[in-house]
Parts: sequence; C-alpha cells; structure tokens
Amino acid sequence: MPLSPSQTKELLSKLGHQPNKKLGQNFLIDGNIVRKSVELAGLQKGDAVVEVGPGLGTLSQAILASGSKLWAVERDPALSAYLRESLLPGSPQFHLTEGDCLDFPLAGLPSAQSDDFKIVANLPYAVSTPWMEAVLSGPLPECMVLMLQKEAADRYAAQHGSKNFGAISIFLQSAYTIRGKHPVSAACFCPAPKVDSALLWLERKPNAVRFSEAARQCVRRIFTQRRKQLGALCRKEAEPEAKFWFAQLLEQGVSDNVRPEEVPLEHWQALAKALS
Ligand SMILES: C[S@@+](CC[C@H](N)C(=O)[O-])C[C@H]1O[C@@H](n2cnc3c(N)ncnc32)[C@H](O)[C@@H]1O
Repeated sequence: MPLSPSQTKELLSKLGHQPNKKLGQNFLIDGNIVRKSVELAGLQKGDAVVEVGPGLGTLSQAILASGSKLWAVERDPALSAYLRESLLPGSPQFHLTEGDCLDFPLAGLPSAQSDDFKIVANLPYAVSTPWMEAVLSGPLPECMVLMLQKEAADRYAAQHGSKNFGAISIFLQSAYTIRGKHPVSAACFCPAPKVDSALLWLERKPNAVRFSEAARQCVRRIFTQRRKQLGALCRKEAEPEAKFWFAQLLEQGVSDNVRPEEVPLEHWQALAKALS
C-alpha cells in the first residue's frame, strides 16, 4: 500500500527532504491508482519493467510485488540514496540508476531484455515529451502506463482536426494504440500538483511505424507554423522527399490549403516511409 499523506510527510521530514517542484516531486498516495497502473500493464511474474522517477518507491514496490524485474532511473541523489538503502537490499529484481531519464530513457535496461519489456511510471511532467521522443526512437516497449500532466496526455492522444494534434501525437500514435486516458485527481498525490493529471494506457501496434530523425524534424518544422496552409509550408521544405510526399497528397485529393493539424495520421506515416 502507498504511504498516506501524513506518512509521506513524516518520511520526507525524517529524510530532511523538501519535495523539489522543478523535479515534479508529487508522490502517489492513492492505492487505487497504483493498483490500476499495475493492472493495466498486465504485469506478471518475470516481466521486465522500466520506471522513470521512482521517488519514494511507491509504484516500484507494487511493480516488484507483481514478480516483475524492475529497472528504474531517479535523478534526485537524496531519493536514490533512500531507495538504495530501503528497497534495494531486499529486492534482487530491482535495478536502480541514479541519473537523468533523458540520458537513460530505458533506465539502463540491458539490451538482452529490450525486445520484451513494459514501462510503468508516474513521470516527471516537465520532461515527459523529450523522454517520450527518446523512447520512440529506441527499442519499443510492448505497453506503457504513464501518469502525465493532463495537457500532455491530451496532446499525445489527440486526433487530427483537433488543435491538440501535433508532432508528438503523430510519432506516438504511429507506434501505439491509445487504450485509455483516465483523469486523476490532484488529491492522489502529496504534495497535490497545481496542474491536472491523467493516466495514459498505450499498447504497441503490431505494425508500429517509426519516424527517422529527418522525418521527425520535417514534421516538427511543419507544425511550428500550424496556422499556415500545408501547401505553403511544404513548398518551403528543402527535402525532395517532403516535396514528393506533398505532391502525392495532392494526387490523393488532399487540398493544398488544409492546415497541418487537419491531415490524418496515415498521410504522416507515408512521410515517415518516404524519409526512412
Ligand atoms: C511525479 S514524481 C513520482 C514519484 C514516484 N514514482 C511516485 O509515484 O510516488 C517524479 C519523480 O521523478 C524524478 N525525476 C525528476 N526529473 C527526473 C529526470 N530528468 N530523470 C529521472 N528522474 C527524474 C523526481 O525526483 C521524482 O522522484
């Protein structure tokens, strides 16, 4: 069971630790959310799991209790030291890296495990998108259950035609099906965050499409001027593949004057293939 708010505060004061806002230190105190995260990921004995930001180890303990092997990366040296002393000794299945998840997006998961693993994490909200892009350019987890800032979850899950649809929606949904997006109350954390949160459940597609670095840059460039028309944006593109892609879109009946956010996912996937 997770610690209650008073137990969390007591532990933090025993450790002499003030929650660090910049590191998004809002610790889970709600048993249902912890249980639901483990359940949605379908964790079973022997699964390999990656966690970002284990903090006080609440989610980590639930993951380990499922019989899974856990690789976690924590940036805060004081919390890493606490986990090393409290959780590591009794948990041979727990592997902890002290560092930044942008340097270790898969928390040091060994390459022998990288074709079969899952990610379960209450993410540090400030770095969720660069971390997600790093994950999408490496070995892909079978599923992810992620606590995120609600706005980020809305962007990741947005459909074309919505103002939230953008580069990250395209990269993520080309590889993953959104199986669920659940609002989570601020009361589930201690201290309560000032922003809204959501739990996002993602399942890898059998035919996951990946974007090369060149394709990602091209999509990002197009979306930096999202109010402009696609024709005007694509004519400025230097990449011949991007011009060829746009010519194909016109042939398929897509209008010159649509905005990037109105173009469906499958057309962006054609760009990924052209620039692969
Ligand atoms: C939202 S808290 C989650 C804590 C814990 N997993 C829980 O659910 O109670 C985010 C955690 O990520 C850690 N963190 C922040 N930025 C990080 C980064 N760049 N790399 C790794 N960990 C980071 C914080 O120190 C904190 O422990």
